[in-house]
Amino acid sequence: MSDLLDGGVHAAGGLAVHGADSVDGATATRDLLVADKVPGLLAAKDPTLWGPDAEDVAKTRLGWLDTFRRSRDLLPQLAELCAELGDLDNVVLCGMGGSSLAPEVICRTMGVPLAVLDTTDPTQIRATMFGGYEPGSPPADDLLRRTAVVLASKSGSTVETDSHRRAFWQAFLDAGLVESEAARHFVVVTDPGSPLESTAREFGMVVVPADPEVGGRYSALTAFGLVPAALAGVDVAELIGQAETLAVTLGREQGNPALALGAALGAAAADGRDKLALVDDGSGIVGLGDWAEQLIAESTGKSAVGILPVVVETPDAPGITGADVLAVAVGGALAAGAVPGGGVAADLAVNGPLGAHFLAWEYAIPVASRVLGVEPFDQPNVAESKQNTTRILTDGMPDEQPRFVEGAAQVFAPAEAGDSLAATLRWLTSQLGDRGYLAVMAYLDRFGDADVAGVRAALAAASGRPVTFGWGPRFLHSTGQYHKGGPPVGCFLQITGAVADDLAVPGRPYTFGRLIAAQAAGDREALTSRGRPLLHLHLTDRQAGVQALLDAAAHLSN
Ligand SMILES: O=P(O)(O)OC[C@H]1O[C@](O)(CO)[C@@H](O)[C@@H]1O
Repeated sequence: MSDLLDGGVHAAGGLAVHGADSVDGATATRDLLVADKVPGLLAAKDPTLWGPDAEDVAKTRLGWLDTFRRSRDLLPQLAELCAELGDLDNVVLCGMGGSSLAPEVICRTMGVPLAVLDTTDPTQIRATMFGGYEPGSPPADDLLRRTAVVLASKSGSTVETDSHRRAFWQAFLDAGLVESEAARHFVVVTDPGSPLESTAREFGMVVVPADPEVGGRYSALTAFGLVPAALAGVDVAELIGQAETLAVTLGREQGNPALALGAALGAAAADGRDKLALVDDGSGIVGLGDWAEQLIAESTGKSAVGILPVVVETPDAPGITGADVLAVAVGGALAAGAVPGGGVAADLAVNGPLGAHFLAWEYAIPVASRVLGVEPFDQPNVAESKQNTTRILTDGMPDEQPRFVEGAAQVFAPAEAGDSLAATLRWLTSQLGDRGYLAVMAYLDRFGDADVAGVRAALAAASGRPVTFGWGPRFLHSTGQYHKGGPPVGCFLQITGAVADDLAVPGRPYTFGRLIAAQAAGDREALTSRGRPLLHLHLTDRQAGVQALLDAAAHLSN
């Protein structure tokens, strides 16, 4: 790792990027970008920057450069909406990937409660709809009567969000609300003309139109980020102002920190440091890595190249170092005289208010994509797992038998993987090689089964390689693109769990339990068809299975 304080600081518009000049090749890359006039062209929304094949998509995907200005027009409508729905103090956001990750960071950072539903796990859905995480939580009907549901989907056709709409609608009716009363509990954010827009209008729900010129993962400062955050109680005008302050720097050749960030990320990845460890530095922004992860993975992970985002828990967590890893600390409020990165020996540190961070990363990633020669605005490999899921829901689950059962874990693995849980984990990590990564994909309840996330650090410590952790199906809309489209060096640990109390998807011939199982099976198929090593654990008792997995992973290093 380099010394951040020696690596120069690029600061302007409220944002500071430390360490960029110490990254090999970063300065030369920036000079080249400037020689090609990229900052000015990008600020002017030139769609030719990523080559002729990308031009058509880019033409309709550069609105994020100034969408926050148009977002100001939303503020009066948001104020009205907040007043009208003032009695609904439990805000639930249903949306996947770019339709929910930004508002989650905003609300976590501001310390404002927002329940995010981006899963098909029946246990988690029940708990979000009817309460149940907090001991002594109010009875279901009472909670529902205080609930505002934001349905957010750009395409308006995402199966998870459509299923949430169906389940909530039914729950409101079951709680005794008539249809017009139930409709009042929904606010829909979607592109004009989407199928969700027509359904919402038919049901009498409020619709806030999204900006059609902004893709999901670039939509933090559009209605997708702002509507749920405002309803939850955040002063969103402040975020817009922070982006606006940075925006004046984006066309500049000098004094442009977002350009320095993009050039450093692109140069590092082109030079083989293509795993990007992201860590909160503890200075005020909470969970930015979870949002940036989707932006980075879906934008760059295709055509067998890309940058793998590795979100790590703490600055000293395992997996933040390595010859192919670039570590970036992100924070919000660097005090005068404080060490950038919060005292972490990161390679880069990015510091500034949240609105500036959103815009800076949205700018830096297309810049890095140009350096890597990839198109930043599509996600060509996401559809494959979705198609597999649809087929499995119609044709039935694949016939797979566990190789063996150990306690609460059914183990599905190739014969050479061994015959104990510990042996199969050892086999999986032995497949990694010196450029590989391990992706843990847990199709479980991210609150109820939260402990399982601890396996990331344990496996990173044991393998000495980058290990990512994603909740299924949420990650399918994020790192899932990179897994299938990025460099084919991933090894995969898929974890599924028994469903104790399934939940119907109203109007569909399947339950949430079947849907999540089909999503996991569909992605398994997509990964194994590429010949990548995959270990599947099905936990017949979630708590016992998670504990056994954590124990086995912890002992791997011994
Ligand atoms: O907003 P939508 O259309 O529901 O899509 C949700 C997410 O799914 C993806 O389209 C693909 O997985 C993401 O890019 C997007 O953010």
